[in-house]
Amino acid sequence: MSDASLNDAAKCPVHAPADHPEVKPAKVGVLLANLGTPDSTDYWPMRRYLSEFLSDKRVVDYPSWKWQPLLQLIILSKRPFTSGAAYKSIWNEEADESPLLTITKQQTEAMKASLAKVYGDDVIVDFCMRYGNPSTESKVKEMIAAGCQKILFFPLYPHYAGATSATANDQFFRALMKEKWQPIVRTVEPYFEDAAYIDALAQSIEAAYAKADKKPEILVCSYHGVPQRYLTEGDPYHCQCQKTTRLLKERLGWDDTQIITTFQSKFGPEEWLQPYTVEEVARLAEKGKTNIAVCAPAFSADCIETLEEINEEIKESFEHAGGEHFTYVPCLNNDAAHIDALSGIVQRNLKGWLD
Ligand SMILES: C=CC1=C(C)c2cc3[nH]c(cc4nc(cc5[nH]c(cc1n2)c(C)c5CCC(=O)O)C(CCC(=O)O)=C4C)c(C)c3C=C
Ligand SMILES: [Fe+2]
Ligand SMILES: [Fe+2]
Repeated sequence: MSDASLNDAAKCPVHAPADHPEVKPAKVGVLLANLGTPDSTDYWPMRRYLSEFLSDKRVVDYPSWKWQPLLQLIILSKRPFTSGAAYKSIWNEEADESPLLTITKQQTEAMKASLAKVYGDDVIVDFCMRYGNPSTESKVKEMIAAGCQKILFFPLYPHYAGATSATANDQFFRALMKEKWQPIVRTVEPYFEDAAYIDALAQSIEAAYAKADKKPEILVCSYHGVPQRYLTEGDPYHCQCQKTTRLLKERLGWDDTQIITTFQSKFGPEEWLQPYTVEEVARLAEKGKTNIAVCAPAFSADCIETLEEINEEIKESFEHAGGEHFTYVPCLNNDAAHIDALSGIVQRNLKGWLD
């Protein structure tokens, strides 16, 4: 590690008092971040998680005096039950945790192995969540205690959205506000057009098509939605999603009849980005496209929104409208090509810190 001077400073025999806190050998931290997930499917853990999530002004931007009574008194009296039942249908019973947590742990282990090959033990890799556990603050504290004088913070969202990347970064900076010795930090840019990410997506689609009994007629790229208003107020999420679909189409050598962009998970009465996946798959079936595939490029890991919403609710909407074959293309999760892409992005962002 090139930062020997930082280690030496703490050992200075002239200035260091006898009770000087121990300073560990300097390391670089790579902190992966995802959204977060409930600790269990019961009412109170579900309510705690949803309350933290839906009270975040980056997610729902209504004034608190208007939103909090509606959220606390109406929405959170019912939604923990309905969402809890949805989580139950996909829960990882063996580990007693949600799939998002299981997959994030697997990705972290794979990233540790990949980065250790390049940097040895100069780098510490871990993950945190924006909402719930393990919290961003606890992981920042752990990294600092382990000697990380520099931290690269990586929100695992390919596309920037205020509701995801920005709020993850906000929480990271909030955690840093509490530190006496604040580490040097960098945040990773969105990677919606990264060639290795696009290639990993394309490979996963080719593999799903090769496995399907009958080749799907069209691929629906279903992205998590946000209110339409966020786009007109300056959030680039919509444009980044459109670009991922275009790059994917070009990489696959397809035309516009073979791939489309839709948005899912609408919440509340406002208009969200359109077309809505749940309606579009029904329209496709009604127009005679009875064999379709759906992928979810905005999610780095399978979760409630893919395993339950796409592969149960959206599939049902398609079949109800006359659809026959529905292929869900899983998220990239801990596919080797995905880990290589993420590792490449980290290595680019560590330049100048570790070479
Ligand atoms: C209410 C507004 C919401 C906005 C805006 C929103 C944006 C957004 N979310 C993701 C990724 C994920 N969302 C997940 C769950 C989830 N999302 C919302 C609401 C909004 N999301 C809710 C209420 C929930 C909880 C589940 C439910 O009750 O429906 C998840 C999955 C978490 C898990 O544990 O599996 C992810 C991931 C993105 C990418 C995004 C905007 C770009
Ligand atoms: Fe969401
Ligand atoms: Fe756009």
